[in-house]
Amino acid sequence: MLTLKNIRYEKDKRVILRNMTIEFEDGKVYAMLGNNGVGKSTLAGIIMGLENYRDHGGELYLNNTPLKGLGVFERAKLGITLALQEPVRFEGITIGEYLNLGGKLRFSQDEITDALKLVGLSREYLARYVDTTLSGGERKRVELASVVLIRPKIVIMDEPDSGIDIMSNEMIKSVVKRLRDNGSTVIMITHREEIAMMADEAYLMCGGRILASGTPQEIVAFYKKLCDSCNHINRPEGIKIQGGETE
Ligand SMILES: Nc1ncnc2c1ncn2[C@@H]1O[C@H](COP(=O)(O)OP(=O)(O)OP(=O)(O)O)[C@@H](O)[C@H]1O
Repeated sequence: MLTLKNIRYEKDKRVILRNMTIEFEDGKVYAMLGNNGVGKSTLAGIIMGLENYRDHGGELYLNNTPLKGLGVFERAKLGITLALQEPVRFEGITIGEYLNLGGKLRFSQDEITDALKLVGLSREYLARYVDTTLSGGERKRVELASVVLIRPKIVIMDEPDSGIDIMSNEMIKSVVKRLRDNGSTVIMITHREEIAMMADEAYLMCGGRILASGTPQEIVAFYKKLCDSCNHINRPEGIKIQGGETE
């Protein structure tokens, strides 16, 4: 279980996350919904322990292990992975090398080609370079293949569909299904209804808070009704806030 207790994050005296408390249970798929700028990627950065996000209030634990103070590599060793909205480019490294983490991991050819197939890439891609010659969508697919191979305990997917054509929702579904079957806890950050619907549970974020939680159906309906027309981004008005108004 990944537990977040009263997570608070400020940047330049601006409060970005306010006392967020969540328990992510093992093996479940979660969707985090919310408009631009409500703090979703910040939350991802805090869970992963990215350098700019280490100075925060509150505590987080993976089972009983406190994560506060641990860096990205230490958290990665504990099984936490972040699939970025914009995947990284590596000059001079092939997809085959990237997926084997430069030889540190030893997946079989079959495992690698199976992961590539799952994300819709043929084995010819193994020799391609992870650089600007790959399209944005291809890079994203490579990143998804890498997450599938790693079998993380916790994977945060920041906009898993970003840069990927909407015709490929089925591919993303297959990736999420594979992660779920392998026992990963999946936290998907998304604006897209079809993606949110793949989750077991959903949270709606607004103004650095959890506004509501429930089934994806409930939360998507709530989001469409209240957030589409909301002009109080980060300042929800007339809405009862989970945990109260106090900062
Ligand atoms: N380093 C920073 N310095 C100043 N402001 C920041 C910093 N990082 C994030 N913010 C602000 O914090 C707020 C939350 O940002 P965050 O990227 O977490 O939002 P988000 O919900 O992921 O948005 P989106 O859906 O647009 O990706 C935004 O208003 C952003 O401008």
